[in-house]
Amino acid sequence: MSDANVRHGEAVPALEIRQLSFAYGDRRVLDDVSLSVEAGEFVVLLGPNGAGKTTLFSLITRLHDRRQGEIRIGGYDVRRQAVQAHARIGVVFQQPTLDLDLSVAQNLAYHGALHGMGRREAKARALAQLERVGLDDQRRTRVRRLSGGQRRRVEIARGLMHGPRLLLLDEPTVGLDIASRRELVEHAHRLCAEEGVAVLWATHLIDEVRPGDRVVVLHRGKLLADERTEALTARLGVETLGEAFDLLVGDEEAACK
Ligand SMILES: Nc1ncnc2c1ncn2[C@@H]1O[C@H](COP(=O)(O)OP(=O)(O)OP(=O)(O)O)[C@@H](O)[C@H]1O
Repeated sequence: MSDANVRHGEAVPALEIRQLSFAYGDRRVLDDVSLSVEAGEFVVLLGPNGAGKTTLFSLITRLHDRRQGEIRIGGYDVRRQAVQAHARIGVVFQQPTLDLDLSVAQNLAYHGALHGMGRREAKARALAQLERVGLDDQRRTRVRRLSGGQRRRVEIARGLMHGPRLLLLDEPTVGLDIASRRELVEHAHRLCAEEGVAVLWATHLIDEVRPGDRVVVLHRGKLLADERTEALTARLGVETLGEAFDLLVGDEEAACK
């Protein structure tokens, strides 16, 4: 299969967004957003509620269209080369999307079928991914019987079954306890380091950002920062990421005082 991962001898970013703007009706919610995620890179998309994170993901996955700008996945344009682009994306949505009454294996088999895999191939790929998240012994368990953290891990396994190079996670830790949240963050970092999967992790929770992470701050549809945590705090002259975040997104509130 020809692949766009290498372009003119150079590695192509897993995700490239250029000058993306979008409005619901006349309400603009993304304003000239440009962002690139390299292969195997972990990037936190940090923004308060309503910043535009879910909308950005909806445009990458083409749940929404009608926008200005360009989006490429592994070099493929999501509009003009939609099939190639979408074969390279895995998504874990904010709202869980597993069928609770089916077993783990059945949920994954369904995903395999949607991606055109034969039963045997789907089974092998599902098993490999379930082993990766430590849930291969639960494959016959009904999803309803799993904990919230286990369900999220099943969704990650499902999202990776078709071998995407970019995994989008939209506030994946909602409703999880602290230990499960930490475990999920660790798991996502391992995916990048060990499998070369690029991860874009959307959250409004500062404690999900680890030292050294690249943080992209989105607020009211605009990118306000895109740098490593240490560079961001140094640039703003503050000690912690929390203070940096308050400075960046709390400006209107501060101005109101
Ligand atoms: N279908 C829609 N129609 C109109 N406005 C919408 C629609 N979906 C979202 N919005 C608005 O667009 C803005 C961005 O919402 P979005 O859900 O993308 O933000 P978010 O950063 O994902 O927030 P959250 O963390 O709460 O999920 C918000 O002001 C929201 O009210």
